[in-house]
Amino acid sequence: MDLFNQDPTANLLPFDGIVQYYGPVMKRDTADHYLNTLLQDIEWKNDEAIIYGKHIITKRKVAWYGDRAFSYTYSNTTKQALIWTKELLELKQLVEKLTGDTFNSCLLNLYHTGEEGMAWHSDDEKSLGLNTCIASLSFGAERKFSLKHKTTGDTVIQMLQHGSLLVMKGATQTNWLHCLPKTKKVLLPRVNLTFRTIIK
Ligand SMILES: O=C(O)CCC(=O)C(=O)O
Ligand SMILES: [Fe+2]
Repeated sequence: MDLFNQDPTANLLPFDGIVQYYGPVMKRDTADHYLNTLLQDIEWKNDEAIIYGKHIITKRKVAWYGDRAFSYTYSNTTKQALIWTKELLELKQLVEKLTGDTFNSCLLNLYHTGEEGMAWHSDDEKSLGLNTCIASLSFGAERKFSLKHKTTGDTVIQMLQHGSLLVMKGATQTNWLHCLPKTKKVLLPRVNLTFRTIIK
């Protein structure tokens, strides 16, 4: 496989933000190893949210890790971060080296099959600060990632490969929504890690 063949500086967005797709950033064997250890060692829990006043428990599983036990609020529920595992620290180091940014927390998502996805949203919570950089590592089943401009409706689509890195920064969260569409075609699990910086 030809690693690092993608131009990571190319911007996928036409305006109002920066999204960079690096493609796979590790060997396939290494990505397989991380997928397996993440599936086993992470404390996966069903996500809870309060949407339009209704208490929802998602099929998708989540976990949150960081430098310390940050509390973090989104979708009207508050979570507390666990302290980094060895593998998460290794992956944090890798994305910090590649992006030149630093991160103090990571939100993990486990999509068991294509029947699970994530609805349109922006990662614009107050605790993340304005126009913060988010680095997203993907493992397992290849899935489609979509971005949509909040006012023009422009759409950008990127397939996220096993062991790949995607970066969202600049004004992306202010101006664009993103989602992971559901699909009947994918029967295998995917794990996604979004490295973030919590301020406060
Ligand atoms: O699974 C993905 O690629 C997207 C995850 C995401 O948008 C998030 O955790 O905020
Ligand atoms: Fe997101």
